[in-house]
Amino acid sequence: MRDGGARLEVGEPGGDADRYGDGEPYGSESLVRPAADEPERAAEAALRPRRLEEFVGQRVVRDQLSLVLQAALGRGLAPDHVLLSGPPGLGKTTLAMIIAAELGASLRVTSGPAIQHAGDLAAVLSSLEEGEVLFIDEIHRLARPAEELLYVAMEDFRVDVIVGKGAGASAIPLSLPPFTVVGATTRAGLLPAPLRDRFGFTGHLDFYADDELERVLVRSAGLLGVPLEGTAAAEIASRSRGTPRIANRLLRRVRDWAQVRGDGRLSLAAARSALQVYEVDERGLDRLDRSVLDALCRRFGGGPVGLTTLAVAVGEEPETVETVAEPFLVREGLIGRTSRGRVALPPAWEHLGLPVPAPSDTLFG
Ligand SMILES: Nc1ncnc2c1ncn2[C@@H]1O[C@H](COP(=O)(O)OP(=O)(O)OP(=O)(O)O)[C@@H](O)[C@H]1O
Repeated sequence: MRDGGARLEVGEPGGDADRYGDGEPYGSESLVRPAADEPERAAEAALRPRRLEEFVGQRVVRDQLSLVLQAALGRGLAPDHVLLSGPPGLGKTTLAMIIAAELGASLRVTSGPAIQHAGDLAAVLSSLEEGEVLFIDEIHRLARPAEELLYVAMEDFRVDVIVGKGAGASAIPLSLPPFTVVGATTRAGLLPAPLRDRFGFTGHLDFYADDELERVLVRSAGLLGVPLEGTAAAEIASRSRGTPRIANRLLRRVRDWAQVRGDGRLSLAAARSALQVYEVDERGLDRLDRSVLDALCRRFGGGPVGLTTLAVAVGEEPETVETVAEPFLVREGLIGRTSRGRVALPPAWEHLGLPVPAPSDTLFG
């Protein structure tokens, strides 16, 4: 097999500033969103674990994946297709790169929004070499015709190339060498069953515990060559919303603060001062989270309110509110999702320093 280096084909995941094709680039002011610009992506890439043994946490998925990969290597065949699901920043892209590295295969990278037409995907598939890993980020955003082409390619290692137009068009089957698709999605529920069923292994990544994030931070501080004190690592971890991407990002901001306003040491005091500057509170909520809570409580009396209305109220895309802010707010017990919309739960009012309304005034009672 080849060198294991990543080869980029149809754009890096996150390579387009407008990641979701909705005309709304992720704001660079937020510390919790996917990397929006080149320096940020480069900073992230520098901290990525390269091998499974360096990948912190997610013990169950790591063990299962390790079996899948070892078995495939033992048989000398490409492993089953792998689907990785979970909120942003938990390591799906990192795992895709690790899968290729562990297999000694090269990696092709694309994403659902980057594939506008089935023909785009056919071109990528027909250029795959034996054993390559094709990473499709945001696979739930593939257009329907591309999805259908992908089922067949994944199952039968074949693409049908359409020649001609209209009544005279004919499909010429083109067989493909064995390869492995690694799909990543923040919304596994949106994947149509036929596509989901083509994946032989599905790993769901969960939020990380604070002690796991501390390990991520210690590793990253080592790579960055900065002196991170244990108490500061614990403080940053506790504000990182269970997400390594956020932990690494906060670490870099604390490093900036320590360099410019401190004595270079990443102490507890430096961590607290830096995170105050960046408006990340003790619970790890940032400005977007607090706007969502604020809108829910102050403007909509605690809800229920629909996602779209809530998103308009905070000046964001519904998808951003749903995938970036909500999973954490729900997990923290600050908001709830009901069939009639989002509701603020008592801790949300408390967090904003507002009196908790009597149960009869809201729907959460
Ligand atoms: N288990 C882990 N151990 C150490 N670092 C990690 C781990 N998981 C993620 N990271 C770090 O977090 C950052 C974000 O990870 P990654 O890009 O893989 O997330 P993702 O789930 O693909 O996010 P998205 O869905 O937004 O693409 C990377 O820089 C990586 O270094």
